Amino acid sequence: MGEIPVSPRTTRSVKFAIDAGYRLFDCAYMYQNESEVGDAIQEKIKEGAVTREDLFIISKLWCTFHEKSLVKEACQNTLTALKLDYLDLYLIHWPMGFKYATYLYTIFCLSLLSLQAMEDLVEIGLVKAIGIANFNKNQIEQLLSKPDLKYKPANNQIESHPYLPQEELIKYCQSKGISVTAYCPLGSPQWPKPEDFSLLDDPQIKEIAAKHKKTSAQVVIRFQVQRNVSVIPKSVTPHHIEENLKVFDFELTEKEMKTILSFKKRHRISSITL
Ligand SMILES: NC(=O)C1=CN([C@@H]2O[C@H](COP(=O)(O)OP(=O)(O)OC[C@H]3O[C@@H](n4cnc5c(N)ncnc54)[C@H](OP(=O)(O)O)[C@@H]3O)[C@@H](O)[C@H]2O)C=CC1
Ligand SMILES: O=C1CO[C@H](CO)[C@@H](O)[C@@H]1O
Repeated sequence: MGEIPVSPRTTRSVKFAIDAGYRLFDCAYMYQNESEVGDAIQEKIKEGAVTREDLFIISKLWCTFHEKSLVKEACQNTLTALKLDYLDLYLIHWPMGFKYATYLYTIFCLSLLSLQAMEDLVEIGLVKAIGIANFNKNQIEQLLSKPDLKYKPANNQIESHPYLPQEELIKYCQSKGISVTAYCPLGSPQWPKPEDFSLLDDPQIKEIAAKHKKTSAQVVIRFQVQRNVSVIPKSVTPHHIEENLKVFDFELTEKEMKTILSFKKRHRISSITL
């Protein structure tokens, strides 16, 4: 099977993924496709393939909506686009807020303005849990030490793959009871990178994959699963969607995990978490 055609591609990919067994979908206002994701979810619920409760839907508050007064409407707009009445997890997409509607006044400083308004979303039932994305240790510490904190973030979504293992930050989050999700887990092959940064072509990953009769993608996904990190590979290609879910029938050895954690290459694709 080739790539799904572009126009209704998001809807068709999500429908295909639900049929293949995926239950968690990572969305964001910033991705500008929540309406298409919502169409797919609605169709599958109507069809009886899944119930709302079977699904775990994540979305994210974009940086232009950090102001307390904007948070509820931003969440409601996302819910309308997704055609849902609640989110399972709503993340602050980045730690810094942008001043609305102008690049000139982008504010690059830690913004915790939205936190209380996010907590209110839990109280009124629009979201089941709140979390963060792209927060580093220092930023999390500031957040956790807020005297009026009502809900600890449930999850920190950060860039992580074998060229950016984030061991320290993951251990820190887990020690505070904050689960971690790895984004760009395949090294985001669609983005231009230096020549020797093709994670899926890494000879050591390929060697491990061959031993298990698996693909490089399956090895780097399994690597996260085995260290209790949830993982959100993106795909619109049916055979990739199926392949990426087949990671529960093999186990990487301790030595293989160590090898993957010992790569000297470092590459940050999206995040600026330090
Ligand atoms: N919180 C944040 O700030 C961020 C969150 N994210 C989230 O993380 C998700 C994943 O990150 P993303 O940047 O897309 O990077 P990924 O590492 O998931 O890579 C996606 C790319 O890998 C290809 N691919 C998928 N499966 C395979 C496979 N089995 N073999 C070979 N290639 C494959 C896809 O192509 P194809 O579609 O053709 O399969 C696509 O080009 C995003 O969709 C988003 O939800 C991402 C960036 C930042
Ligand atoms: O979620 C996201 C998707 O990708 C973008 C480009 O890398 C990121 O900036 C953003 O955080």
